[in-house]
Amino acid sequence: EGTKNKRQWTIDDFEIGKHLGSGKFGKVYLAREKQTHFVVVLKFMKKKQLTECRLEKQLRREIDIQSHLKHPNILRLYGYFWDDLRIYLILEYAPEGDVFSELRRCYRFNESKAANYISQVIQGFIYLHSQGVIHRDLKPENLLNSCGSIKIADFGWSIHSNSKRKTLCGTLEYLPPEMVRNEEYDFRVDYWAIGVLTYEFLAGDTPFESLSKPELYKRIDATDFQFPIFFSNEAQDFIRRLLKRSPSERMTLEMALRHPWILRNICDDG
Ligand SMILES: O=C(O)Cn1ncc2ncnc(NCCc3cnc(NC(=O)Nc4cccc(Cl)c4)s3)c21
Repeated sequence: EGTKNKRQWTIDDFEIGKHLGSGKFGKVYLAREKQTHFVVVLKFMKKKQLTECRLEKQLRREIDIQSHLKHPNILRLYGYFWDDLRIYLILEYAPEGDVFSELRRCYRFNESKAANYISQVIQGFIYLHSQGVIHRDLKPENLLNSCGSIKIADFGWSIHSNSKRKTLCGTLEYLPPEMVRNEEYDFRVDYWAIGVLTYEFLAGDTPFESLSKPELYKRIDATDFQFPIFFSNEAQDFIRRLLKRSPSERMTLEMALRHPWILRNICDDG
């Protein structure tokens, strides 16, 4: 069908509300579109900074991919616009904010909350993979909570790039062995990342936490991790089947959705 006549938005179309977050690449504000009173999040990014760090390509890729994705567990990118100083992203608002802050506030999630969140993340990834999208840099900083619905957002290099996470290695903790070894990788890096995410939700720390990058890489490559004693056997089995060194041995997302740990914890009132 013909391209929809997407109108050119300008900053004057919006009333700017409270400041939600900020970091290296930009500031995030609550905003309301003046005509419809539709509430959105506007991310302001300085063009100069993006060009200096040669991020235009990555931002364009994100916009091209994200603006076509429509799924309850993927944060909507409604559009974007620019003026001579800045580029603006028009994003879906997730009132409960990012899951990283939520996890740090309550230190770790109980098994039913973790399974509920992981089941939603898996549904989002099944959709992403069906759209040919991989490697979304999954970590709690890139998950937002909207009234209990988990939204995967590809933050690119923005406000969450280890601006909150205290560990030395920041975002490297989610890398799978094939990426640590700089080998070819495919969508099954996301299976590994879901294993790491599940462990972090239940333990409060990542499974390969290390004091140095070389040690982290060694532990990842050797899949050297232990479970805290309070992990249920089902949770351990679920994580073990995802944290397999060889991508082809990792259980698929469809199998993960049917794993006893998920089924046992999903109360059927959704
Ligand atoms: O907790 C918070 O973050 C604040 N907060 N609270 C509620 C809430 N609801 C929605 N969104 C929020 N924040 C914006 C989330 C983003 C989504 N997508 C992005 N993409 C991006 O930044 N791309 C990008 C930037 C710079 C360079 C490059 Cl290459 C790519 S940022 C919200």
